[in-house]
Parts: sequence; structure tokens; C-alpha cells
Amino acid sequence: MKANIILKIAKEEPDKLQTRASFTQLIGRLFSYVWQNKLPFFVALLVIFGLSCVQVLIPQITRYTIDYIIPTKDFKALPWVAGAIVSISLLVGILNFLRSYMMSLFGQRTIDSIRNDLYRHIQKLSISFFDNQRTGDLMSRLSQDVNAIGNLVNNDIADIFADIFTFVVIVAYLFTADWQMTLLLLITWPLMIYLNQLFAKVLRGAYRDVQQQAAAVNNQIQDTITNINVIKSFGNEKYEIDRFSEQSRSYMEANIRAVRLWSLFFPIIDILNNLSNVVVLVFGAWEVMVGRITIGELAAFLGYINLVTQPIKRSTKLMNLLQLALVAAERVFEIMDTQPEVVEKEEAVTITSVLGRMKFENVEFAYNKREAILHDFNLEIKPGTTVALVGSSGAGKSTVAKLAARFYDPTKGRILLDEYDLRDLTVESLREQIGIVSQETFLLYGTVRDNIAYGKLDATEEEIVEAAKAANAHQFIMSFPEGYNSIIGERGVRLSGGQRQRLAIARVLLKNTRFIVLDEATSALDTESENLIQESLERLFKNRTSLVIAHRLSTIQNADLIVVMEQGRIVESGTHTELLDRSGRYAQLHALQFPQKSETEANSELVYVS
Ligand SMILES: Nc1ncnc2c1ncn2[C@@H]1O[C@H](COP(=O)(O)OP(=O)(O)OP(=O)(O)O)[C@@H](O)[C@H]1O
Repeated sequence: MKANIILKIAKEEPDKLQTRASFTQLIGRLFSYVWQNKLPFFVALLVIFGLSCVQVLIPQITRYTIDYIIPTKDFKALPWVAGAIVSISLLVGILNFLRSYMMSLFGQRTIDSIRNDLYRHIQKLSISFFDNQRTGDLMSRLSQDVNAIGNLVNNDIADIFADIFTFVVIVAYLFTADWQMTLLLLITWPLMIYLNQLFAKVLRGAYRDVQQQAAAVNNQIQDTITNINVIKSFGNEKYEIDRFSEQSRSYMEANIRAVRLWSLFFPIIDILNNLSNVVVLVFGAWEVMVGRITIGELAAFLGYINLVTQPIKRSTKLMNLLQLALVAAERVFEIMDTQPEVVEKEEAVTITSVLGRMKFENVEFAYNKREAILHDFNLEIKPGTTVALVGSSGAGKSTVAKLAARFYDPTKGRILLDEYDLRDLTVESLREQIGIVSQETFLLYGTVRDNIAYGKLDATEEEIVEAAKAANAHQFIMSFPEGYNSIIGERGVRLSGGQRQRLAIARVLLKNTRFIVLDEATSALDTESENLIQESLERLFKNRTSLVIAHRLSTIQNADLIVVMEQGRIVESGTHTELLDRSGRYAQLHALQFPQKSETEANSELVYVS
């Protein structure tokens, strides 16, 4: 009946309780980490085994005292008994210290390996993975889940092994001492083992739910804190508070469901335990009365029962923590098993320099196997030229830029850099040849210097300053009290949109690549800022091949080729004047951005023509 109740509680969220990786698979993978740090682990195991053996001695001293010392009134033996117990206690203390220290050493090293492996793997995953993942969820896997595994390997594994050893040693002794009584003691165990397994299964499901809800709470915190400006500007604080409290309630309810499950388990195990105690006491008393065993032996037996029931009781709690850790491990391994979409070939070529020619040949592309965004896209960017992509929002311009840097692979066709298909190159060497200024300028927490040097980690001070000067950033940097040492970001200096863009340009200038991909920022800038950026961009494009995604047509009037895109296709291409002459889509876009200028240009053309 109890089992039915458990299943009923568990069934409240049926689909979330499906076990994904099997218990043995998870343990196997965790063990591969254990193996990496085997020395402290095996030392700890040895110590734990020693502890179990030493603990067995104390009831033997009790038995000896009751059966021999008390009846023979051997007063001289008493100090020896006391001394033996104190010495054993001391030894237990020392062994316990060794066990804790070795286990912590092993646990911390194991967690360090898992955390680093997970982080390394996340860094290697393709951009497409991050398109579909929420930051809060990843953070929760990297911190909470890794810590849950940490709790298991730090403390719980030691307890599990200690309990197993103690249990085996004592049960083996008990069998030799009085096998009938031991059998009675073990009578309730098959039921306990069955219940243990049943609970393990349902608890894991419940904990999976707990961890998913925890990740959802994390996601919401992350989303709302990073977008606090949007929330405040729409006055949606109350809406967010309500949304959060709903999410938080789901998290709490998932926790309560899990607690309810294991609170139910604990008393059941307790009852079964007490039952076997009663049986042993009654049977043992009968055995003493009929003279089959001595009182001392019964006392020792009862002492051992205490030692074996402790592990059983504790196993309930351990199982709870074990399930929590296994769910966490499952979530961590799930990320580790995700394969990057952009895969490097085994025989991938490392390039050290390029001419800078890029060619798109019949490229088709779709995000996540959805509808194609680019269709039959053909474009050649000759070395040393600037090619600009223009078109309406959503036409696919940024997608072309992302493909050029191989953030994604085309679904059809190919992209060549010089004579190499991008898929034949090592990702690292390809990115080393490409300087990317993205639409959103991400600056990292750190100094202005660190942020520029991100383009070349071993850059000298002169190189950094030179790049900043070329990007028209030196002047505003020097206006900060701390100059290049000013901290950017929280509690540091705040940069305007234009200043951020110039730092991003400095970074790429410092990287000094032959090929530049510039996805121009959409943020509106004042004329002065725009001129400064324009100037720095001209320096950036000089003697380099560049692919520019232009939102402001002023940026690209001097481009060697302007390609107009609509709905993933090229609709026209040519130079600025050629395209204006054609009075097609480009002329339309131009007229929208520069109504007056177009009129003048149109007039001058008229004058010229006439
Ligand atoms: N990571 C993504 N996952 C799925 N679809 C995407 C992704 N990024 C862009 N898209 C879709 O691809 C299409 C083209 O987007 P893209 O960003 O390339 O256009 P764009 O021409 O650069 O637009 P804008 O000028 O507004 O930046 C859009 O319909 C967009 O919704």
C-alpha cells in the first residue's frame, strides 16, 4: 500500500520522471572521474576499511568485560579496559581525520575536473547551441549541479563506503558468532532493499524536476537582471515580480514533492528496523535464558545491531543525496554529450596567412533545420576589396557574416577562403585570419587595456595605444582619470555606444587580420561620433578584404561592391553610383535614408544628363 502512495505522489508529474541515463551508466561515468584522482580515493578507502575494523573491537571489549572481568572481580583489568577504549577512540579520531582530509582532497580534485571539462566543452560548442540555450540554465548546470555532484564525492561517497565496509565486517562477524540470530536480524532486509530501489527511482524523477525548476528560476533571474532597463522603461516591475513568484512557487512545490517522498520513506525504514531489533532482543533473551549464549555475547550483539542499523538509517539520507547528485550528473553529462554542430575535420588544415579572397558558391542556409534563410547565394569578395551587404531588416545579411566566420555551416553549397573550403580548415586558424566587429559590442569586465588586448593577448603597450589611436579611441580613453587602466562595466566607467564601437574596432585593428567582417551596429549615433567611427573604419578597411553589413548607407558609399539582399537572395549589385543609376532597390533604400541628398543627386544627374 505504501508503495502505491509513493507511486501516486510520483505520478503527479509523469513525463518528468522518465529515467534517461541508467543508474549504472551514470555511476560508470562518475567513476571515470574518480579514477583520474584515484590516489587520495584509495587511501581514503583504506582508512575507511581500517575504521570499520577498529569499530568492531569496542563491542568485543564490552563482551569481555561483562563475561570475564565482572564475574571474576578482576579490578586490575579495569584500567586496561579503559586504556583500550581510549586508545581505540584516539585511533578512530586519527583515522576519521585522515578519511575527511583524503576524501576532501579527492572530492575537490574530482569536482575541479568535472567543472573544467564542462566549461571546456561549453566553450567548444557551436553558436547554434547557445541560440537554443538559456544562460540561467547553463549557469545552474555549471554551479548548482556541479556542486551537487561535489557534495556526493566530497562526503557522501565516503559515508557510503564506510557504511558498506562496516556492514560487511559486522555481518560477517555476526554470522560466525550466531547465525540464527543474524538471520533474524536480516529478515526484514529484502523488503528494505526493494523499498530502497523503488524510492531511488521515484526520487530521481522528483529531483530532476527540482533541478529543472531551479534552472528556470535562475533563467528568470538572469533574464530580468540583464534586461532591467527594459523592465523599468515599460514599468513592468510588478508583472515580473508576479512571474517570478509563480516560478519560485513551482520550484518550492517541486522541492516539497521530493521532501514528501523521502519523508515517507524514512519512517517506513525505521519501523522495519525496529521490528528486527525487537526480534533479536526477544530471541537473544531466550538464548541467554536457555544458556546458548552469555549475557556479554547478547550485549555485544545488541551493540553490533546499533552499528549495522546506523548505516541502514543513514542510507536513506545518502540515497536522497545520491539521487540529487545523479540527477545533477545527468544534467552535466547531457551538455558534455552535446556535439558541436560546426565540426572540425580530423585532417583539417591550419592556415597561417591568407590573401583574403572569399567566395560563396550556391550557398543555402537554414537555422536549426528550419526554413531556408539564404537561397542560392553567390558572391565573390576579391582580395583587398570592400563588399557591403545592404537590404531590409531580416534579409539575411548578418547570416552571411556569421557563415563567413563559420559560426554555422551552409546547408548546401560552399564558402571558400582563398582556395580553402571553410570546412577544411581548423576553426582556430580560420578565426585567427578573420577580424570580426559584431553588431552588439561585447566588452568584458576588466580594464580598457585588457579589452583592446583581447584582440591579441600578447600585445605590447605601444601596439595597444597605436590601435586605440587608429580607432579614434585614444582621446576618450585618456580623458578617464585612470586612462587605459579604467575598469569597464559594473562600478567602472560607462561607455557610450560610439565609444564601445571604437574599442571594438581597436580590438580588431590590433588583431590585424587580412579579412574583416563588420556587422555594423544599428544604434543611432550623433554626427561627430559617426564621423569618428567612419574615419576609424576607413583605416580598418585599408589594404584588407572586408565584408560589411551596413545599416547606415553612409558607411559604404566607397565600397568596391554593394550587394543588395532581399529575403535571402541577391537582388542587385554594383557600386554606389551604378546602383543609384539603376534606380532599383538600392536607390529606394538610399532615398529612404537620405531623402534630401537623393534629390540633390538626382538633380545633379539630371543636370549632367541634360
Ligand atoms: N540564431 C538564429 N536562429 C534562428 N533564426 C535566426 C537566427 N538569427 C537570425 N535568424 C532569422 O534569420 C533571418 C535573417 O536574419 P539576419 O539577422 O541575417 O537578417 P539581417 O538582414 O541581418 O537583419 P537586420 O538588418 O535586422 O540585422 C531572420 O528571419 C531571422 O529571424
